Amino acid sequence: MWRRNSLSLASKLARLSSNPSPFILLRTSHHHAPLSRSNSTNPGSTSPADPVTWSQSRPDVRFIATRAACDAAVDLPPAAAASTSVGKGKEVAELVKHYSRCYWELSKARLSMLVVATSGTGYILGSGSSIDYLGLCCTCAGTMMVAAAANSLNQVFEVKNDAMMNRTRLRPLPSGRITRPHAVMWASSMGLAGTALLACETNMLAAGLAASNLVLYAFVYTPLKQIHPVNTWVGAIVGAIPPLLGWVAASGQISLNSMVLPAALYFWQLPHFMALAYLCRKDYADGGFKMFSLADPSGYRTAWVALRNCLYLLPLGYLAYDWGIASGWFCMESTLLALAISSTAGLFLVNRTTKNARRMFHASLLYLPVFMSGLLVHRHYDSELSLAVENSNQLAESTLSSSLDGELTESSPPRKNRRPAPSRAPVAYASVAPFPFLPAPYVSN
Ligand SMILES: CC(C)=CCC/C(C)=C/CC/C(C)=C/COP(=O)(O)OP(=O)(O)O
Repeated sequence: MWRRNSLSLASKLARLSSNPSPFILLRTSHHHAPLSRSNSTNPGSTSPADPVTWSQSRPDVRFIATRAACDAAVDLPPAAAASTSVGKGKEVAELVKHYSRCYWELSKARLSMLVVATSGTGYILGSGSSIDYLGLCCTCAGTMMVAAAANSLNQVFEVKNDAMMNRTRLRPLPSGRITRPHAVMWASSMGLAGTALLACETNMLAAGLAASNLVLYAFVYTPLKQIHPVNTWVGAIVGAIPPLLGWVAASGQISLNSMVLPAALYFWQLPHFMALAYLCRKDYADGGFKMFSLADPSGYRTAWVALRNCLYLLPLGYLAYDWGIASGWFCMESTLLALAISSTAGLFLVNRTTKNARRMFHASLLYLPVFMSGLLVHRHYDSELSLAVENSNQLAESTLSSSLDGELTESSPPRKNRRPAPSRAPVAYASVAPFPFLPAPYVSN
């Protein structure tokens, strides 16, 4: 289908350049006869209503296609102009459709949207009592752009490998629908714009995390796929960073409780990718990738890695509860969820069939959205604690500004640095209380 579309598009483009219509042509000849309807009345010239013949009958004139120049250069009969502009409009629409589709696929848009969902969830969890919705939108948009850039670069580096795999051979680069320089331009502009958006609208730490993650994915993980099976563990770090990025964008800091969602993402990816690499063994071998499952013909070690990492998911619900992120309900739900995915991994370990690998893969697909929704629904916010933190922040700020000279008091800190601190375990507050230079639960005046 895409082949037919791209062929028809290619032939249209070829027609445009080899038989340029004078209605969109700019004259570049050294014979500077004015290009207007009066030319068509010259002997030997046909009417501009038959533009191709007309242009071919003028060997002294050379044209290049320039849409903007045509309207100024040629004064058309209204009917011909209308039908031509409809045709050109269709061509432009087709071009836009073609490249939008290429960008969508280069960006692995569905995967990028999942990445955005994890980053958005991280942002909400790191926001404390009040969510800054503009900040949330900027974080999601910035993450989407940087993830799109990372995914595009990944494809730029894997054109040959992707061409050899069934799953990926129809991607825009191996199928020739877009050129490598074009894809690099798309990736660079998305990467720069996304990082700049995060830097301007959230904070430098979040922007730095996004940029480093792009580098880790495109320049470390991607080549590693062809070198060593450890790539899956490096890829798991890449997947774990976006929720941390979201948390940092909201709170400006990395704390212990910011690690719960990234840890879930990290451990979750191992059963997910082990199942995928087991099910697509032949494809990965054809593509020249060194996946863990390829060096494990029995599948025993692959299944064991998957099970081990499912079991690591078990304590996360309790940690989320204990560290003040979510309620006891979430602790229970998360534990049940981890038990469910562990049971599919256990089944695969005992009986290593394609059916059981697929079951584990489907369970992994369910796990993440349910875990994240549970975290959001049972998000725990201790309002008394938050009030204490906000009050102490304000008091600390006013004490600081009254004791320092005008320079500090005049310049108010940027919006992004004034968000309330996220909920933290009470012990964290107790430990900072004796130090007057840190926000404390109480300040004596
Ligand atoms: C903010 C930011 C930069 C986020 C990036 C997040 C991101 C791209 C996560 C993907 C993680 C991952 C290991 C995907 C598999 O890639 P693969 O190369 O194995 O997939 P493929 O075989 O389909 O190409």
